[in-house]
Amino acid sequence: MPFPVTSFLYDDLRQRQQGGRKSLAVLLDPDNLTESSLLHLLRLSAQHPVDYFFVGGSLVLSSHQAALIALIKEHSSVPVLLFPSHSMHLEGPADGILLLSLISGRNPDFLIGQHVVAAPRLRASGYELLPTGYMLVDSGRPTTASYMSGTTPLPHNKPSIAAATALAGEQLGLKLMYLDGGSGAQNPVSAAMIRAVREMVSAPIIVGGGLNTGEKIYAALAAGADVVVVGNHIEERPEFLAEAVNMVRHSERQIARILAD
Ligand SMILES: CC(C)=CCC/C(C)=C/CC/C(C)=C/CC/C(C)=C/COP(=O)(O)OP(=O)(O)O
Ligand SMILES: O=P(O)(O)OC[C@@H](O)CO
Ligand SMILES: [Mg+2]
Repeated sequence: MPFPVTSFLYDDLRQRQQGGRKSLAVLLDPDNLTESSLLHLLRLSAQHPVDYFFVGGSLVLSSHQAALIALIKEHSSVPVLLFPSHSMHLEGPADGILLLSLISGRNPDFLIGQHVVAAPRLRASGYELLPTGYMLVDSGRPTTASYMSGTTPLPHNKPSIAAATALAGEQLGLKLMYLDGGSGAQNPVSAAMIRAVREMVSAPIIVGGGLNTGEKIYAALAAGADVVVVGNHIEERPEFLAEAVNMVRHSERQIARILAD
């Protein structure tokens, strides 16, 4: 028997979006974390509450993903979403999974192939499934995600192509859109592209890749992102977590003020 299907995480995201709330997701890569670095981040996030933990990486060679998620669950009530790059990475007591379909690419394995392999295990997992249109955007240099998926990212300066891609994804039933410059992106996704996607679809928009300053986080949120994702920069400088949380809360207030004027 499959577990009952719930939509708690998705409904909450929608409510946050409708209420003008913005969210910060911290991306945790199991290959770059130890138990003690994770505990340090969890202590920081108890002082500066983040909204989501995403867990994923391009290889996940280490075998402790499940143990790390269990550790998060022991110390925090922040929802944990798997952000898998492969159907082999479905491990641990997460709350949900970004079920990515790589709609910026034309590689059938990442559009539907991995999903076929994963489907029976996903049904038995109890994870809330969040079907997500995943769009890789050119960020100035090759990224792990475009290389590993064997796909060409969307051109950085073509917002209309990104918007049409997102619209097609929404028409196919995808519930979230994720614009990703890729891990450690040189240039984050442009405000113009985020705006174009925002105008085209009603789905919550996640933006990540190269968000390594408060200004870049603000720009993404002001352009229409609902969730910003920070990975590398918090891995390198865990204290950036506090600045990122403060910036998300500040942006939320600023954007609400601008919209009210
Ligand atoms: C259906 C299932 C369960 C899996 C398929 C998932 C799909 C379609 C993934 C899309 C393509 C892809 C390779 C996405 C990468 C997502 C990810 C975990 C990125 C984070 O890794 P990075 O941080 O970019 O790379 P490094 O770990 O090398 O830094
Ligand atoms: O590691 P960074 O550059 O913050 O990117 C996060 C995420 O969007 C990558 O898939
Ligand atoms: Mg990584």
